Amino acid sequence: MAAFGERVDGNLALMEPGQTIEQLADLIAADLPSLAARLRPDMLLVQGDTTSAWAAALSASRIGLAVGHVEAGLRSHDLTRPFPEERNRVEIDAISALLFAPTAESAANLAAEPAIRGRVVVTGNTGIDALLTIRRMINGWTLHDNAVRTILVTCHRRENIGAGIAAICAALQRIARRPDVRIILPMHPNPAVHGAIAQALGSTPRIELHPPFDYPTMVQMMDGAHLILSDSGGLQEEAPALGVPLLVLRDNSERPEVFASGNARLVGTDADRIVAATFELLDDPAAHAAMSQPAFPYGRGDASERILDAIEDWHATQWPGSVAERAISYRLPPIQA
Ligand SMILES: CC(=O)N[C@H]1[C@@H](OP(=O)(O)OP(=O)(O)OC[C@H]2O[C@@H](n3ccc(=O)[nH]c3=O)[C@H](O)[C@@H]2O)O[C@H](CO)[C@@H](O)[C@@H]1O
Repeated sequence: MAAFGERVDGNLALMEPGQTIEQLADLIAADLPSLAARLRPDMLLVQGDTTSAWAAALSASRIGLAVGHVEAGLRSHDLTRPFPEERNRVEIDAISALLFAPTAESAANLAAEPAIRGRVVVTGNTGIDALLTIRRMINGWTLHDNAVRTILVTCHRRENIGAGIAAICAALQRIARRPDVRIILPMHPNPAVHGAIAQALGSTPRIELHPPFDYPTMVQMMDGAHLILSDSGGLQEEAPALGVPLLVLRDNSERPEVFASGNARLVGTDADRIVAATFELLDDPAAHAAMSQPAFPYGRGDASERILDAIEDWHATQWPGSVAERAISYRLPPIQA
């Protein structure tokens, strides 16, 4: 938020150490109706596939508040992977009045689901707006070095906790034996993730473990990397836009566009497969070049404008009147946390 010059009007401060997703969902369900009664918004906007987005959307729909979903229609078509994200996406979309699909493919997923009742608009994704904005701000900084190639790694999917993370760490240890690589790994705050990674890789030469990077630093790290290994959602959109090859440490993906554009390959969590794919991209310049053409399946940075236009259109159909009259409802008082 700080990088964009934004401030939070109110932080509900619902996250607690050791909390289960059910406990978080209960807290949101308890707080949202009174917040909505105080602010009287016309719509609740939720982004992505988190449990907080799901619980807030469900709670809003129970009290008759319209829901708009940014990043609608992403589907891995497997409710168990990623979990609980895929289930959250399906359920948020089913109760949304406005669905902002990043791509034509995500809109097609929604068209195939009988439960979808809202209006679907293809907008691109706001993550790319953020990425390109920050990259413009930080231009000039680079990690590129011909002798030592930087590999950026992120890894935190719930279904990879345990055997998956252990295999990924084993692969990273083998990759780090090469003197021509430097591995940078910002660790997710989930203790089950950073505990396992720190224990496996804590004192490995050429592997640098970090606390999470702030977003501008993360953009610099992605932009300067020779290669990215990741099981993340957002990085699957960001790496192609930056033209950095991505090996996806998962068995499936809700973002097929990045494989069609040739920017990413699905390698799963098998250590041999991860090492082989990484070595190929380190040793074969043609293979690396083939995955390095920037691609923009999630838009070129104007998703937020398209979303705003769609909300204005939707609002006009709900409450006909002049733009000035309608604008009044957008000027909400700050949240008293
Ligand atoms: C379960 C969950 O949370 N899912 C959301 C999460 O995906 P996911 O959990 O996969 O999160 P990512 O790993 O993609 O990270 C989210 C964002 O944080 C940035 N980053 C990551 C590591 C770091 O140290 N510093 C940093 O700034 C990434 O570049 C990205 O922009 O974010 C995606 C991008 O908004 C959303 O589509 C998903 O709804």
